[in-house]
Amino acid sequence: MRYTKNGEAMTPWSGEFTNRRQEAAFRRSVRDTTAGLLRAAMLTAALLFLVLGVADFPRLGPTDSFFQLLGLRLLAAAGCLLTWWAVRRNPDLTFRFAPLNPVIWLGCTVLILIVPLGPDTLSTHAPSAAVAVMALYLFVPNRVPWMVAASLYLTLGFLATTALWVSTPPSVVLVQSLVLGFANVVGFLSARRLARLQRRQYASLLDERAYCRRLQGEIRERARLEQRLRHMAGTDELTGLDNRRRFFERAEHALHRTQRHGSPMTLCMIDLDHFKTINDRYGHAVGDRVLVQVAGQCRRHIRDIDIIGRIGGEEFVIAFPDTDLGKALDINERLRRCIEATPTLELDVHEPLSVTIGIACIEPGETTLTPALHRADAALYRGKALGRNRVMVHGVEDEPRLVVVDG
Ligand SMILES: Nc1nc2c(ncn2[C@@H]2O[C@H](COP(=O)(O)OP(=O)(O)OP(=O)(O)O)[C@@H](O)[C@H]2O)c(=O)[nH]1
Repeated sequence: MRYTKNGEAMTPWSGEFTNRRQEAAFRRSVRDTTAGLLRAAMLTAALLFLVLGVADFPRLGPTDSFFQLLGLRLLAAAGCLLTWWAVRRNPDLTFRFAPLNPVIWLGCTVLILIVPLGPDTLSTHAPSAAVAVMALYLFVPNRVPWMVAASLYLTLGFLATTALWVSTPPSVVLVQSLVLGFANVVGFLSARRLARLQRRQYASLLDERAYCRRLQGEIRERARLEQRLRHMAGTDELTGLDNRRRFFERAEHALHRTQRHGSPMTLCMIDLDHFKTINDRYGHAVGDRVLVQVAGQCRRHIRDIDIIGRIGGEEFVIAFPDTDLGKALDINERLRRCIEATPTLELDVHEPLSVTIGIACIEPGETTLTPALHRADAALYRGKALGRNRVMVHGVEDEPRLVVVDG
């Protein structure tokens, strides 16, 4: 048993795949090329039969033998043309038994019958038969087993009719047998080698395709991992919000965009009140869950274009593009009330959660977030100093419309 590089088994004598499905897949892949070669072979054979039919005339004249031979040759040529036409219409016939095999057997019969009809030309018929044998193997592609049968039929038929109808010396029969036998061996070995080579190439192609698919899968997987890593690198593990680095990246991008459009942008800092006490009294795990709850509440109060990040232990920051101080104050006040009003299951009912928020807008000409963040921070700490649980706007702390004290 022979094997291709990727382990497909091939029949030793014909070079075809032993696996029927594999062989069928191979044939499908070479169907059109093989059909093209077969059509060319059929057209050439038809032309040869016709030309040889005309060539008989100077030798035989208008005799019965000539017309019988001409009739046989026309029949064979018609068979070849019919096959050419059928394969052209339906390339799937390339690998079917009919019409090709019956036509080839008809052609072989015509070549055999030439012997009794024109015994005086035996010396030219023998080499012609040898050429026909080689042509069967070499010009009818991918049908090695059937071509072995057809070539043996032609060889044995030719030798048998020669022995029966023509008085040939044994030495000449021996030479003819050797020539025809040699043509069979050479033709068969060449056809088999070709068949094996094509299947090996096909198996390598499949192998490479599988390798490419694996490679593409790996590339996709790596891209997915890279994206996940990039996401993780910019995400706060506890709350799922942007971390400091990602927040600054996205917020500065938004700042440049709003400045290009001449729109206002506001920043706010949110800090949980007495969070240390919560941690100390209920434990760090409860503190973590409180942080997650507040992060969720913040997220629910902002728009898709707003950017929120956790930039310190219990400190969140939100950037509001296209938003002035008044609008930002409204949003943050709603958020503060919501946090205050939402009971936290794990905390004592007498211990409501609250936040203090500092707000500042980005002043014209500022190209980074840092000055506004400092201002928001200052407002926040002023809020802490004033008793916490309030929203403070930087620069207008004493303005009653904007300053919210104790809800
Ligand atoms: N559970 C938990 N606690 C954290 C985390 N990061 C920081 N902290 C805690 O947050 C607390 C912050 O305490 P402080 O800065 O004193 O602030 P505070 O107690 O909220 O007081 P005020 O801000 O003045 O109201 C500290 O106890 C930190 O250990 C965290 O990821 N999880």
